[in-house]
Amino acid sequence: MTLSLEQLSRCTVAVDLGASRTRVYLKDNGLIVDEPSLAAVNSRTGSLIAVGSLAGGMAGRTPEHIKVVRPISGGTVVDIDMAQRMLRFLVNDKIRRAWRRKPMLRAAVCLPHDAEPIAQRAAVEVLSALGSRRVELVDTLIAAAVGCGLPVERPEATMIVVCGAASTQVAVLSLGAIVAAEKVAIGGDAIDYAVIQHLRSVHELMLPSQGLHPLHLALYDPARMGCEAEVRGRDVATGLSRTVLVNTAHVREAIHTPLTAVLDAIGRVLRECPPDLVADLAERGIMLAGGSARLPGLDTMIEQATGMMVRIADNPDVCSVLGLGAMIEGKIKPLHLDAARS
Ligand SMILES: Nc1ncnc2c1ncn2[C@@H]1O[C@H](COP(=O)(O)OP(=O)(O)OP(=O)(O)O)[C@@H](O)[C@H]1O
Repeated sequence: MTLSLEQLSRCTVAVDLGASRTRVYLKDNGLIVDEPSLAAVNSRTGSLIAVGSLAGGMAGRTPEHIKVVRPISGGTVVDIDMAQRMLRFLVNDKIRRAWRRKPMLRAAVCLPHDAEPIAQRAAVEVLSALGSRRVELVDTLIAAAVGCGLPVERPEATMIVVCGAASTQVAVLSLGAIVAAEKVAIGGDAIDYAVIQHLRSVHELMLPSQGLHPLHLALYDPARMGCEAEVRGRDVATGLSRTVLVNTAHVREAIHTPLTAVLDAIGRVLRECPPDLVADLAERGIMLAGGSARLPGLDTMIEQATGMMVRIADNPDVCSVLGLGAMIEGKIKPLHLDAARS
């Protein structure tokens, strides 16, 4: 992966191909796409019917021959052809116009920390479909840290935790580079899965595919801590619609196991870090980014486990693409270190 600010400033477009959402930043225009990474396809003809939120609205409601698919899984493109078609559909003429003005379009894409070469190649191929002749790959952790406004280029330690849908990535950065990092395959999806399993085993209730969002709001609303939330779903045995009262404290217990894996990853990164940097971190605290950073109580849980101050970024879900955007706009200046004189 590259982190040449000069090369990045020549890019026209910055892309974050997330497991849950696809985001595109166009130079001089800002964020032009922020849509679910979903495509609805007619399996008889192979034609694309809808992408993004339109496809999301169809999930669980389609006839047999229409499938809603996720071309990106775990932060990696798993279906290159479908991801290319989805991205082309999402950006449509907004980028094509820019490309006509600047045919040697360069793109920057952020990839999960330690992405395999095959995942890097897949991302490059997807971006090539937009007409990019050259693709710069940037570690999500660095892009997110820049997007949160952390002073990554300074010789001071900063710690970022990016809680996405498929994974959580943790890093300590200093002088524009990663000093120690960890990635665990636990994110918002695993937390949702724990909630679904809890409802299924304790209440014998199956949730509709789009039933989790209102459930998030009801269950994690701090004003309703320790209360009961009404949840409607389908009875596992009879198949009939049923409403149950769910104790929010029990649901919080159910999501404790996936969250423990996140706390362990933070602990491992801190242990790997040189003591001087840990002292910096004790002063500066931990920055939380990614959509799952919005999970109420996650910041307090990390604070209690580490004894360090935890802050949630202003727009946690779009930090990575906005950080990449700031880099292609040339807003991040490299630190010039004077050569030591003998
Ligand atoms: N208010 C909220 N409360 C709880 N979880 C939330 C909230 N808003 C978003 N999420 C979760 O955030 C996740 C999406 O985060 P994000 O947009 O960072 O994912 P992504 O970048 O597509 O994923 P990844 O980084 O794993 O590729 C989803 O799992 C979603 O359920």
